Amino acid sequence: MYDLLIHNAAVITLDNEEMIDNGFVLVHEGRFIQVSEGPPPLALKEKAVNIKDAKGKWLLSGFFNTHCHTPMSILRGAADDLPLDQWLKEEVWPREKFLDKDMIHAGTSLALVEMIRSGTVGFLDMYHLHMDIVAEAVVEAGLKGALSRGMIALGFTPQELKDKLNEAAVLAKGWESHESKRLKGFLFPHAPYTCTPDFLEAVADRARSENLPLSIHLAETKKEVARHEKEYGKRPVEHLDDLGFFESPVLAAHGVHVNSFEIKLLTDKNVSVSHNPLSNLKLGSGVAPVGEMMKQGLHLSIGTDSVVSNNNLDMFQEVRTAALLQKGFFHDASLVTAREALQMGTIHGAKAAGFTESGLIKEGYEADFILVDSSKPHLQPVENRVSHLVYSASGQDVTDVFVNGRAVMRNKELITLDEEKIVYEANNQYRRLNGLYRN
Ligand SMILES: CSC[C@H]1O[C@@H](n2cnc3c(O)ncnc32)[C@H](O)[C@@H]1O
Ligand SMILES: [Zn+2]
Repeated sequence: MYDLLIHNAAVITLDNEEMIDNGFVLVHEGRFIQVSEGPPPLALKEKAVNIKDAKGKWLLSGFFNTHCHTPMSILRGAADDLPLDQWLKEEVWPREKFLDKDMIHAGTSLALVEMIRSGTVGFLDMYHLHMDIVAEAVVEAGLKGALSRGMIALGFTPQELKDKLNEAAVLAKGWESHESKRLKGFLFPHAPYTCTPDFLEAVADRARSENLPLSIHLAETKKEVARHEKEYGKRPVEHLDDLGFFESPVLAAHGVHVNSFEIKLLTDKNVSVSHNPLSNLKLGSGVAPVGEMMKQGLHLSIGTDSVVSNNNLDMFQEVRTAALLQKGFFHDASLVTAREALQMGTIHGAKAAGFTESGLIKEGYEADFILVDSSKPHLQPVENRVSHLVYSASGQDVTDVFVNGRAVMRNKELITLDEEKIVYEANNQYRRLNGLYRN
């Protein structure tokens, strides 16, 4: 017997030019075991425990969001129209001081509902508070999470920093071996401007000895790079390289202010970059040189950052912005094609977040995929599917989401989470937080 058969779907494979106009996928024990054209043979149908007719639907890989902070969804709309340093120091950090377990749970759950509804199957998440609660929520939601307890080093004693790093490493290793097999662990020092060189070196050493990947906010604003040059006499990329940071697999978030030399260095060191275009636009940080990164062969994926700088987690919008922004900013419409943008949001994202057996609709790969309703007027004429997915579709067009072959949303109905309760609780906890913050 087989777990699941989905037939009558237009399958968008993305790893090559192939497109299956009418095809089926057969899933067993969490993986695709067949991806084929045409109606499935009767013998196969008889052996499938669950059968879904996907007539009028597009089947493609779900999104992997490679940079976010899910608990911050509790703060949506709390800090708009400010540059990064003011945003952090005057609005975000003062509120984060009051976040407790219930608020973290409420914010994370809200984020997970939003992610599922808009077709995200996995993500890389970092926060400095209660990441154990985030992990539990991810497991309950049925999604995939590459998780990290974020670390800021300023204002802590050497012993406190040792303990922080130890805690972060123990958590990360625990997630790596979690029974769900849907969690990964990262070490994530917040940024070169909030972590001392000694601490960054200690984190890099620990990553190497524990075989853990790293992530970090890198070269997000011009001001940050200038301040770094003044303080250390070098730019942040070179600084991290000198500290041995790139000796482990690294996913750098943002990479807005990097020059050609730095792009080459990052490429040579196999660093991948999470491009977060909407957050960069909203905070006025700038536009990452994605066209040049692609030309040099740097591995790129796409992230939303938190909803406080976005203000949503819809990867359709993020992928579209990634494709449009380069064209407009660099006056070159050939930069970042629709296919390349969609690949960054799916296949490349899965790899960057460490889910190396996901991201493709292919036999042997983990069955992490979505169905999109292709009958909507804004998706007609129906033929140019990749173009429509990038330039016309939105998260609201997603009808079904599967992770390891298990439905987490079916015909727009959430299976794993209680949306009504989560929305109620998010508002409730936001009011509590506001009460504490204002007093
Ligand atoms: C110490 S982990 C979490 C820490 O990061 C802050 N944060 C969220 N988004 C960004 C960003 O784009 N750049 C820098 N820092 C960011 C978040 O508020 C937490 O304090
Ligand atoms: Zn961030």
